[in-house]
Amino acid sequence: MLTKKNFLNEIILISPVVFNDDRGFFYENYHELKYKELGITCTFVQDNISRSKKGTLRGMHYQLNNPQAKLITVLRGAIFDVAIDIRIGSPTFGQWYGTELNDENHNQLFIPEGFAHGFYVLSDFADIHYKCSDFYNNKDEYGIQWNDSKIQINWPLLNEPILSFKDAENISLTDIDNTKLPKYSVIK
Ligand SMILES: Cc1cn([C@H]2C[C@H](O)[C@@H](COP(=O)(O)OP(=O)(O)O[C@H]3O[C@@H](C)C(=O)[C@@H](O)[C@H]3O)O2)c(=O)[nH]c1=O
Repeated sequence: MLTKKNFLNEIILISPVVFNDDRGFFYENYHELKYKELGITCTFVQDNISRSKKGTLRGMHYQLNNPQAKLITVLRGAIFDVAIDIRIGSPTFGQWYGTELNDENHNQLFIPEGFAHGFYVLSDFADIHYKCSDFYNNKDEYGIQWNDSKIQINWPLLNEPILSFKDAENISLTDIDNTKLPKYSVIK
């Protein structure tokens, strides 16, 4: 059976039903009706795939005016996937949840709108697929420092992470202008 667990109330960890046989495996990584029953009611409009090498950290990203809920799946490899609640006024503001997603447990993470998202690559390479509930808009993207000292994400680091130039410039949640953060009352 398709199973789920909730974290910070709205983050959903999904364990799909995996059919293994002599050829390999099969699973449904999204099914509108079944995922609606799990509480994933948004409409996905964009799918993305990225490949990253070991020790890469991408994050912590969000869009403000075009917020994206995301459904994360690891096609190949292993990552530590993290979401932070950055909705001003939320009872869990500033709290994070992280878990390992890999190509053996096939777990998926659903991250609602209003959360910042990022991941760290544990395997030699990791191929990630994620569905998004709104389109990418490069004028609306923001980032929070991966190692924000107030948030204290417990990354299972193997090295000093490999970051994009953009992510190396991200600032802490405390230093971000409040007008650049989503509001719990609007998202809810
Ligand atoms: C995210 C994205 C990027 N791009 C382009 C912009 C840029 O030239 C190139 C690489 O972009 P980035 O460096 O922003 O890619 P990346 O650091 O992988 O960004 C992603 O990180 C993870 C953690 C998320 O949660 C995603 O929503 C997204 O923000 O791809 C698109 O064309 N469409 C997209 O949807």
